[in-house]
Amino acid sequence: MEKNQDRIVTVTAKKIGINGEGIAYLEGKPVFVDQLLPGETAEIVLLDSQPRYAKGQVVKRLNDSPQRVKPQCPVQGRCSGCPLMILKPEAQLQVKRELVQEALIKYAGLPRGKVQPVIASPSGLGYRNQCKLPIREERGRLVNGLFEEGSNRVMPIAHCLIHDPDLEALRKQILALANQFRLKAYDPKKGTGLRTLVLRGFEGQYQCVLVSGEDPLPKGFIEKLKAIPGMTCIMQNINPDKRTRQLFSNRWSLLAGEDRLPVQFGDVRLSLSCASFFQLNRPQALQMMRMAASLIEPCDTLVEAYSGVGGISLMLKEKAKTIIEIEFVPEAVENAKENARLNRAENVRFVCGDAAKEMKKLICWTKIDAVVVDPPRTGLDGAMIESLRQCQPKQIVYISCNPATLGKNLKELRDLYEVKTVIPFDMFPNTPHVESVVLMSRVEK
Ligand SMILES: C[S@@+](CC[C@H](N)C(=O)[O-])C[C@H]1O[C@@H](n2cnc3c(N)ncnc32)[C@H](O)[C@@H]1O
Repeated sequence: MEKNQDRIVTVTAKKIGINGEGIAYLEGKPVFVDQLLPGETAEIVLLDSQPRYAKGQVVKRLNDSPQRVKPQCPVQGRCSGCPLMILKPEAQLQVKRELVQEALIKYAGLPRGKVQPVIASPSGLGYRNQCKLPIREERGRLVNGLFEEGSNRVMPIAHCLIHDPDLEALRKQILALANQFRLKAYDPKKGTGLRTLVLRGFEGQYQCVLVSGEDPLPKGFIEKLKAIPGMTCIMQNINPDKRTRQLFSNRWSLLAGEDRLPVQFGDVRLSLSCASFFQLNRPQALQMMRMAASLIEPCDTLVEAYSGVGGISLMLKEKAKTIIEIEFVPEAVENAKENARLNRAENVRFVCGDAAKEMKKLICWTKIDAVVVDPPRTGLDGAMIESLRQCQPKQIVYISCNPATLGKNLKELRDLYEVKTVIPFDMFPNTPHVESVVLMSRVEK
């Protein structure tokens, strides 16, 4: 512990960091302060002082940024969900552009001007089509909510403004039923009880996954859930392992309905299983996918890696003679096959497996002209970069949800690819998250 621990100091935030916190400097060392905006000065208490950074908490804010607004949510600041809700929407877009610019300068040496202004989300609230909230017991009743800032305590959420309002109403209804049936919250020692409630819905049709321990769920409770209008599927995912950080285990049990949720995605019809990924902000994802598809030039063979249920491929099915999708969740691959049938895409092929391993095999037998990648936050691994370096498609469109891993990957491909443009999308208003679509063209030597 450093001697200035517990000391009150006065600092001014200079910018916003990747977790939405204000960053001030104290004798050259960055100090991360939640709820402090650039230009705001505050007396803070130093909570944690490490050799390379410190964390502080506002004791008294001495001025307000002109960009500050009153948050619409009463628990903003205590719940970890929406740290940017105290910023005007236009200022949020500016912050996100800077976060992308800074990461790409830092990791890839990319000029600031390559990053376009952030494309705003059609809606700032009520955009989330999925709720995924841990369940806890509080004074004998089940509650669900988000983790408190910097801890694994759950902050119960009475009403979340980010969820689609119908989904939010359903969440409360299911929680009330669970309490009526006196269900118990997950007990890590026994490996029993309800762990997480996962709901997803579009146009009045819903999928419900009850992530739980080993114990069966009462029949009466399931009957009540079945009676909720629009409930297409009730699934139990048995995930008793206290050490796991995975939301779902591979133990699924269909309790009612069918594991298929229909979704209209622009002109594309999709079907989703509970285990399949789908974008959380559908209207904004549609803008983003359309942009990604528009950047691809007509070609013979295109690979979409990390393809989920295949939405992007279906949008660009006219652009390539053959499209090969690679995805490692088997349910998502089954959905992708069905989705290709639903949308009469006869030129799409499917590979179920790790994207890097399957790409390595593909490049041995086919010439690939264009690749679309949409990896998880960890970005592309070394093996995937190696395959891209070997096959050298003319175009790569990289959809990224993490500017830091994007920057690192761009650096690894820098000698072979020129970054033509970076277009950020605000997929999650009020949070610090930002997605980017990057067009890369092979450098012709
Ligand atoms: C960010 S999502 C994108 C999905 C799809 N492009 C979409 O927009 O719906 C990433 C997808 O990659 C899949 N995935 C993650 N790691 C993978 C890997 N190593 N190999 C293949 N697929 C992977 C996930 O299951 C998920 O469907």
